[in-house]
Amino acid sequence: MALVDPKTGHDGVTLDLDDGEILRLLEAWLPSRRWYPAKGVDVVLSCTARIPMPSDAQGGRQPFIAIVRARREGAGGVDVTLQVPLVLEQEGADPAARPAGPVVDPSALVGTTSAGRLYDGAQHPAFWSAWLDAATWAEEDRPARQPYDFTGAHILSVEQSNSSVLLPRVAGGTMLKILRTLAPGDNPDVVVPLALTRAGWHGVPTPYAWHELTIDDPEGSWRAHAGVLAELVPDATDGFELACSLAADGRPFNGPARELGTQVAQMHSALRRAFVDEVRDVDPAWLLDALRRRVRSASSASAAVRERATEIEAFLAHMSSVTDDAVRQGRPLPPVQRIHGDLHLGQALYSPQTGWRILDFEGEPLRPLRERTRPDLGERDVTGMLRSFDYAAAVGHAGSTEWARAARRAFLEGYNGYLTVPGALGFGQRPSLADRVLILDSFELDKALYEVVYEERNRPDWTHIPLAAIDRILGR
Ligand SMILES: Nc1ncnc2c1ncn2[C@@H]1O[C@H](COP(=O)(O)OP(=O)(O)O)[C@@H](O)[C@H]1O
Ligand SMILES: O=P(O)(O)O[C@H]1O[C@H](CO)[C@@H](O[C@H]2O[C@H](CO)[C@@H](O)[C@H](O)[C@H]2O)[C@H](O)[C@H]1O
Repeated sequence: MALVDPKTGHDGVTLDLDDGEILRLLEAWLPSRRWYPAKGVDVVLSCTARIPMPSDAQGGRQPFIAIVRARREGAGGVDVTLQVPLVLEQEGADPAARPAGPVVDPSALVGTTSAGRLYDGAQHPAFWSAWLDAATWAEEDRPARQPYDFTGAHILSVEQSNSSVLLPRVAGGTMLKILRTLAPGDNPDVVVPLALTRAGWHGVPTPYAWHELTIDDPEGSWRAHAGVLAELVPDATDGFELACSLAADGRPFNGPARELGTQVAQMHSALRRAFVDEVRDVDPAWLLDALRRRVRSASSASAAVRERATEIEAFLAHMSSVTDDAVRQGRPLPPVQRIHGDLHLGQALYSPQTGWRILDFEGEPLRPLRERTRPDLGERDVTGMLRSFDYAAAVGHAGSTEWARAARRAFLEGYNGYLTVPGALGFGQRPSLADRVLILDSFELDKALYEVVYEERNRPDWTHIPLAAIDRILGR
């Protein structure tokens, strides 16, 4: 396969490597990646497309993207399309012709092929450099062309569903996020922060550039956002780390939780302005349908959820009768709107200079992309954050249930306090207190069901954390 540089149109390096050889290496390598979404599932992998990246001045290093489909049919089936950036270093690659920055870490080696060594592109300067060349830039932020300065650059080793690369010397300090699961169309992680900053809300890191792919595979030709480069939040601490360390020291998280509550309310207000066409009234029965769908998918994936089927059914029946009452008595739900969709403490960064910044608008990575951007109640995000206080108390060994309860109260005070600022939000009518408690409970159950499946696949030792919440909500 001869690769053609998409930017310059001239012939690139010939990649004398067939898909079978790449796949054999990926089959062994992918399941050990933190971001691989089909861990523990016996899937069939296929390489559906290969996309060349600009390869000027890489001295025998050819960056490209393998599009890999992971499929398994039937109950608990999986069908995901993954972005796997790779770099093929041919024998005799010129050591001098590489961007300034780190030497490629040996852990980045995916394997050795007949055409040379194959590296994880997310950990390779030749891919970073190609990405920056291929990206679309928002304004005139584009840094000088190659060679880029990759001093201090490295991939983050945090628990995450995508891959993030810290580039301290690119465009004044940036974070490159390589999206791992691709779906046709716009990705909310690109378009939402762009819309928010354009609407004048700066509670997100400013996006500078993004990368879009056109994929020609057996399904046809489709386009997808594949990555985004954003401003680096200075001296940032992840909200989850901060909360866990305070819990471990027996110190409260109430002050930061209150400020975070206010920031989340402001985010909802800005999302409403930025996506005003999505604000609409919904039938309250929709709430129940959404929870039933979650119960079905979590039950099919998890035996622990199936064990609690009787109590879950009783909760659904109770919810159904309260919803009927609300409808009969004319107590409507507030309108739905664009929300974050997977808000938790790990999506909030605290910086002494800038306060809280909110990240990662991709929604829940285990759901199909088209479902993740569905308008919803702001309470969905509120509950996501409440779940996180539970996690932080468990992981930080807070020692008492009061730590999480106090953090929850403070967060809600911050959130609700902002809702009362006259005219600040245009949030319209909020649910009555009793309805709100029910909404929060049912959303918390919904989220904890999601978490059980997520933990069983990714961190089985932590499954007890959401299970305890489910049991609390069900009164088990
Ligand atoms: N702009 C940024 N500035 C500083 N750190 C960031 C930035 N963006 C992401 N991070 C760090 O990277 C982590 C993962 O980013 P995130 O967007 O949540 O990825 P994922 O979707 O894979 O979870 C965050 O928890 C944070 O620690
Ligand atoms: O950040 P991601 O989009 O990758 O979100 C996924 O991974 C999260 C874990 O990093 C997971 O969050 C769960 O664990 C957190 C602690 O690590 C906790 O604070 C959250 O409350 C809990 O939901 C998230 O659910 C998943 O979608």
